[in-house]
Amino acid sequence: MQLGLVGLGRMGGNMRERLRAAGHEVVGFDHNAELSDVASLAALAEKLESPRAVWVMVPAGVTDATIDQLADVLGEGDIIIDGGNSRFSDDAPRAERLNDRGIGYIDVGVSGGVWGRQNGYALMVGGAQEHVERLMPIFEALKPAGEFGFVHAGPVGAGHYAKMVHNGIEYGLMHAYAEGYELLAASELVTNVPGVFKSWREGTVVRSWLLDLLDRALDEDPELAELSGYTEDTGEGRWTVDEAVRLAVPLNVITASLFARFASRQDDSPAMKAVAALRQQFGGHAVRKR
Ligand SMILES: O=C(O)[C@H](O)[C@@H](O)[C@H](O)[C@H](O)COP(=O)(O)O
Repeated sequence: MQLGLVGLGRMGGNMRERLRAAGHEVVGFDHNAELSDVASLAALAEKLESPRAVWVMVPAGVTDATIDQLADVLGEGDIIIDGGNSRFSDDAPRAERLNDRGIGYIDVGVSGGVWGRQNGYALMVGGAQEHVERLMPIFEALKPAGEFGFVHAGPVGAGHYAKMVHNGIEYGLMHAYAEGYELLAASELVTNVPGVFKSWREGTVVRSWLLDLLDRALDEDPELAELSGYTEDTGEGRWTVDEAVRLAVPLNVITASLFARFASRQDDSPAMKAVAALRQQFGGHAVRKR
């Protein structure tokens, strides 16, 4: 089928390739003219037959502006799909705005990163049944080949909600492997830390794709000597914790792994300075000066 695709960066560009390889006709637009198939959103809309479907794959900060511009060149019966990492709470207002113009809306949490082109993208979909059914050929082409990797999770917003929780879990899993790595590296007994991770890839209870990727990273740099521990986040973990607070759900591991990222950005910890100062105040304990 035909699909418009807006945003042809690392994710969108690879998705275009996977869809084309499956026989779909993709018209892509990107502000980078070298990547783009057409010169503007209006040209993209013109190239597609009605009813049109246009997938938006842009960074979270510019999604609303992109969708609003797109809505100006689309019409009654068309569908917009947001496959970016949007906050789930943005979805319902968007769907309402588009619904006023007769345009349908689907939110999709997409997982798989730069490996998705070859392995397929796991898709977590939110939206009305009739809209989701129309897009099924596209979802079929993007998803992994096996039995799993696709869910229609619920109404508008449910796809991004599922992806948010997925990413919260991702934070926690990564952090557990990371803490294990640090302890093994600190130990006086284990002399082959990368070898331990490699051995765990088969047969163990903790084997997983993230473990495979950590093994890959350790193959490249066994002591991670080239890296700083400074770790960014793009919002999903914070939204997961926000939801946990709203619903009073105890998210101990995920919250700790989010906070560990914040700590990774500090040269020194103001909180620990206060602890050291207090120990000195009440107990006369020694402090280290800078
Ligand atoms: O499932 C995935 O493919 C990843 O989760 C992907 O979506 C992205 O790499 C994260 O959004 C990074 O999230 P942070 O920047 O918050 O770590």
